Amino acid sequence: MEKPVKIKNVSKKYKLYGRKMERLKDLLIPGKSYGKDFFALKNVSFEADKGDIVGFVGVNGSGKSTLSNIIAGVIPQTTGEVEVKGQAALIAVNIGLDRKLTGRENIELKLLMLGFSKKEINELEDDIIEFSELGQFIDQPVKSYSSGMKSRLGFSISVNVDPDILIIDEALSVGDKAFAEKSLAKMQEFKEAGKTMFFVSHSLGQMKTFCEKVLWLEFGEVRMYGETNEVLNEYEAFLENYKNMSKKQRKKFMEQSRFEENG
Ligand SMILES: Nc1ncnc2c1ncn2[C@@H]1O[C@H](COP(=O)(O)OP(=O)(O)OP(=O)(O)O)[C@@H](O)[C@H]1O
Repeated sequence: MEKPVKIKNVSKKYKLYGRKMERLKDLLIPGKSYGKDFFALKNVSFEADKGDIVGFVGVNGSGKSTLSNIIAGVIPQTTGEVEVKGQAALIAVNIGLDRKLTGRENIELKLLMLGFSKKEINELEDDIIEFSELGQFIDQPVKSYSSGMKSRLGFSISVNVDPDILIIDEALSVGDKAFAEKSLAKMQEFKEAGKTMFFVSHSLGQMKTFCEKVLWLEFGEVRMYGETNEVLNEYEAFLENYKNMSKKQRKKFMEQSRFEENG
């Protein structure tokens, strides 16, 4: 069977400059490169089957959001191949919402961008608003929303457009318990419908109940990919060690093999 998501040797590099002059020199002096390359992701490869629910784990800064954004097509990879079959929707706090527009306007804008007709938008809008439970706040600008409310709006839009691939980046952790449960039920529905999902969360409990597979990222590289319990057992043992590291040791740990000098 065709795999809906194939990620092959994907790296994402960011240029980091120590001083202002370095950035300027890099811009102005041809043929020479200044600053350091930092690998947010390095040679990441994995595949997901139709109906897989894959959890992404890793300590802060290990590359989970970068990978989610690349799968969703929000940012491009620097090198490597990304194959995503079907429409992917990313749910992340603060992503894709225009703060100046109201909740309703955001819904309309997002649906227009996805190519829905005016008639389809009218039909979907009511379902989205009802699912979001935002009530009268739907006509207030998003900048007046709490992070939980923004997350509800983002989640409601994304699940109601019925995507083939759903990527949920920490979005459930800011909502309240009742909404999180409702969202998990919706995700269960998607799971039964055979959709592929990616789930970023620091809650290993949620991951255990929901994901069959887990991808563990460490300093931007794949440390382990496999069956949930197998990976989480190892990851939890690692976390015990990590917790006992000093700040300096953690920084050193996160930065190892991620920099490339230029110039
Ligand atoms: N635009 C950017 N410019 C420079 N570095 C970046 C940029 N975006 C991300 N990074 C770096 O890439 C690394 C991976 O970041 P990412 O947000 O993917 O990690 P994460 O695993 O999602 O972390 P968290 O658990 O804290 O959300 C981090 O070191 C981060 O500082």
